[in-house]
Amino acid sequence: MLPRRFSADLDVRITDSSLRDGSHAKRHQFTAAEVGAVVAALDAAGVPVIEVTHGDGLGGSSFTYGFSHTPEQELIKVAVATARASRIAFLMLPGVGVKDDILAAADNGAAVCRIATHCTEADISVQHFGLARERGLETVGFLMMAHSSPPEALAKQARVMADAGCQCVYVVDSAGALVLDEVGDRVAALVAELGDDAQVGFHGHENLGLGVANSVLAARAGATQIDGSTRRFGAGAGNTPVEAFVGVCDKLGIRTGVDFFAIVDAAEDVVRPTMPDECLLDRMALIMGYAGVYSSFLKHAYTVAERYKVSGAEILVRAGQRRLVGGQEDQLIDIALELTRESR
Ligand SMILES: C[C@H](O)CC(=O)C(=O)O
Ligand SMILES: [Mn+2]
Repeated sequence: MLPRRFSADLDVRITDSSLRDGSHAKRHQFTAAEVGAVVAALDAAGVPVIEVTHGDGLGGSSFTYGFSHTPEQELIKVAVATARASRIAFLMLPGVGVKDDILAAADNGAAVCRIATHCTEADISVQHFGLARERGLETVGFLMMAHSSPPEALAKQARVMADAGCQCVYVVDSAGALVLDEVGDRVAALVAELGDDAQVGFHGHENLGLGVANSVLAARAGATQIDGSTRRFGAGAGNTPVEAFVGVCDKLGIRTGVDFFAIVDAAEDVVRPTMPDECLLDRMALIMGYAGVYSSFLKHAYTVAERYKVSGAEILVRAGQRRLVGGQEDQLIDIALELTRESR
């Protein structure tokens, strides 16, 4: 079991996801040199955990999600070899990746295994948590699209993960759709359910501009692990910006252990040059937050809209109405065909 808090001088532990959620924004084209540079800068700034994987997790490199420039296990090796103090994490979605992918990541030196399921499907993660714990990995569970489940239902799913060996269950706001107390209520429900059995975490997106505020409310409700991405480098409008969150935490007296000035420099001088574009709070991203659409759909929606000459914004609105979940990227094509038929 992990302690409820990490140490006497840390209130929340930050995991930086720019080298995993940022992979969506970069269409999975990270090079080994970029990963080495970013890990070195984040490690030097005191970021305790750095996540490195294809955007859709181990095994994500495919026609469905987009092929990686460099195999993710190579990127994990580079990250492990570069980090002095940071622990290297990886993500896997059962069915996209398989158990052998977890073993390979462990052999390559990764320390934290994060298993993600849709927020009503925690039971498909049971064997993966078991394997990860047997292998001596720290475990984290992601309940994705958490806006679509009420707090009590989410807490029951968190219990399934914790009983399977998950040491920290995250409320994952994949769509950036949760607003303030909706985060606090969900985190509080998980804290009440899990007690000392597991920690609770929060993973935010910026689609309604609330990443930092939502993360502070999560911490106040008892979350002890918080995700972000330096320079917001992530899916949709990006993730909670680590550097802003660290600055706000400093002012609120929430201890993260990350050096504010060092992470600000890393954001500007090291992470920004690896980004194809800034992650923007533009029309498409705002609609994702408003309509409750999985942030990873953004680039797919652009591609489909361009190919079928239909409105990307309309695709996203309908994706929200259909309550699509991760893995249903191909339904964006179905929506585009529906829009084409309607316009005839
Ligand atoms: C596979 C997804 O990109 C996981 C994630 O970061 C989210 O749901 O948000
Ligand atoms: Mn995310």
